[in-house]
Amino acid sequence: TLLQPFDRLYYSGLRAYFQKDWLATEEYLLGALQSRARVRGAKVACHAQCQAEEDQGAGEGVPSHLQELGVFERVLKRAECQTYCLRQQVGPPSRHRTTQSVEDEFRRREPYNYLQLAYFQQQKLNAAASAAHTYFVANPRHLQMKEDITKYRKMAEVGEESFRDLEAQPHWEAYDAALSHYDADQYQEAIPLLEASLNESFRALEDCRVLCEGPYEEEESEEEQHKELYEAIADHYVQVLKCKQRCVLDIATKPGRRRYAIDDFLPSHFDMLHFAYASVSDWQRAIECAHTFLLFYPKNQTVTEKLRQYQSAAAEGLELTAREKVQLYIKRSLMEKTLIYYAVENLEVAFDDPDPWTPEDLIPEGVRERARVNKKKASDEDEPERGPPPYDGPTVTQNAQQLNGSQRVVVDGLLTDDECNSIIRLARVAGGSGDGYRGRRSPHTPYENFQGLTLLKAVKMVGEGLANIDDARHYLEASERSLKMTEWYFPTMDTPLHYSFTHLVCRTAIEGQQEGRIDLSHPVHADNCILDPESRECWKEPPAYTHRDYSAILYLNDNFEGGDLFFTDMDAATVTAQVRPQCGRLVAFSAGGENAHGVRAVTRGQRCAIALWFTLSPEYSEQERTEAEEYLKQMELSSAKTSQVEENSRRERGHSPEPPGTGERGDHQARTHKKKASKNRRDEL
Ligand SMILES: O=C(O)CCC(=O)C(=O)O
Ligand SMILES: [Fe+2]
Repeated sequence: TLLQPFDRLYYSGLRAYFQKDWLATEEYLLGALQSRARVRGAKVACHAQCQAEEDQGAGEGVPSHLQELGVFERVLKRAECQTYCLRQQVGPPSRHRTTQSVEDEFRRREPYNYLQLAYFQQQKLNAAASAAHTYFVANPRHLQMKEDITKYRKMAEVGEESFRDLEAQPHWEAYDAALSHYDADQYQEAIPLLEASLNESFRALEDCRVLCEGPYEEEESEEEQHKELYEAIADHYVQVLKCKQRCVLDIATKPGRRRYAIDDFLPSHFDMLHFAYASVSDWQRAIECAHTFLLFYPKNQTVTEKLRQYQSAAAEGLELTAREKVQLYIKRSLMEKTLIYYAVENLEVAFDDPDPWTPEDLIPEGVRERARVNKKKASDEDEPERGPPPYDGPTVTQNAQQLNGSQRVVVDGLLTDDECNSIIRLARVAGGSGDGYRGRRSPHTPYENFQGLTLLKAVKMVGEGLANIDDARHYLEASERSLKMTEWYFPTMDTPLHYSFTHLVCRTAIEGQQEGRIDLSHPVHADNCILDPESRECWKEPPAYTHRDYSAILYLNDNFEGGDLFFTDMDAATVTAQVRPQCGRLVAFSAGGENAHGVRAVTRGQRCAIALWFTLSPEYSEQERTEAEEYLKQMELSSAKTSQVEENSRRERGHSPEPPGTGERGDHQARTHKKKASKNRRDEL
């Protein structure tokens, strides 16, 4: 059994004392004393045990506890040096400590946004243009800034040279120039630029690494304060190491591309370089660069073969090896990774290795195994066991794998054209009075109108004689089919899905305002968490609708331009799949960060769809829906009565009633899945 915490025992003892329960008092207090003694004893014993283990490993010479003093002497002196130096240069270091959010704003170049306006107000137009350009480079989706830049370009007094990036990083300038030559087979020109890019990249990398030695990112938990010496140091140190490793991604990420790093940035330089040098018959350098590339990928066949070719082309007797700088770089990186992986294996640390070239055998077997299991789990999740589909007609046309993600699916054939048209008619009728999105006509983009209609609103309009009852019925049925299909495709361990929100939504391009649009109809987001592309995280916290578990969108038409739905990685930038809307096409997906998505600008016409969110928690089920269903049922009953009366009177007058199964409604029921749908509905009623 676990040792009881001594403070809890102590307070229990005091409570017993005040209740005059003397026996209990005695037991609790003795227990408290023993418990405390045991914890203290364990600490001493563990110290001794770990010390002994360390001594064993240390071998002869200075005992390890004395070595430790030496290590910490270095640490203290280093701390003194750093703080003294910094104090000399910028004053007390604590004065310059900031929060992460300010740091992020600078990273996003927000100050230039304000600077622009300040310059403009003072008629310093060239400076304003530079500030605007600098901001736009890092925020290419910022529409306002784009417009401002267009205005500056039209101003006679603003020269072309003003449109420059004030924060330009040398390695990107060299890299971009290098690539344009390289792609044009201009190797002579590409070589010095690639070398410059490499040098500057290493320089930027070292700068980034130094800044990793910043303050400890606390995890706002009380636990942090209770960490003991070795634990706390290990924690902070591993955090610094991980940050240093991440710098590889940092330098490989262009401004404005957020966390979208160029793959294998440093090694790829050498891949291009050996080829470029060989192209200009500089065999010596070609060999050196091929060797260097092979340091990262020793088993790469193509480059090994190339190396052989270069060697036979080169003069005999050349003793050439890889670049020493890179040898050291790799050595250091692998030593760091070894430590980090030790922490991953033993200290509950998580690590996303930024390098694809890390040798397999450096990663502990347990960690590799865990990665394998997770991968397998992810792929198993895509194909769970599911029962027979709820309807025969609709078919799965794209599964998660085809959509390059997890927990996403496209189903076609959920509605007939007539049904789509009927529901769109409903949306149009409502259009004039349509309830927008939190009451705004254009909540996502100024270039489109956005109309939304809830089920209850639709049914009420029928009641007021403003809309057709069949159209409302189709809306209801369409949403029911969407739920049933989603529930079938994503089995959730016998937990049923509940409607959480249902919205018939049309997005209409505003004519005459579509030229050069670069914004989206709906910005990239996740449905149940707040996406932070910078950190590639999705926070499940308000104001996100955290109870939404699955999302489904049932499309109603395709006669518009733009408006494709697309999925991205958590960076909100890397598009993994794109779906073209069409009548009866359902896209369903889990509502978290794994399914970040957006809608491309609708540049012409009107795009209508039923958006639905489902929840596993009954307490969040949509109350409005029951009300809408009740209301609709009542209206149908009363209209059935009227038609019965009409029929009787017709009969009396000698008309034969229409046979069942004809007319618009009968037509729909010819399709089996619709039959099942209406049967289900009747069962529910
Ligand atoms: O209409 C679409 O395709 C997606 C809409 C959407 O993502 C949303 O409303 O959350
Ligand atoms: Fe969404």
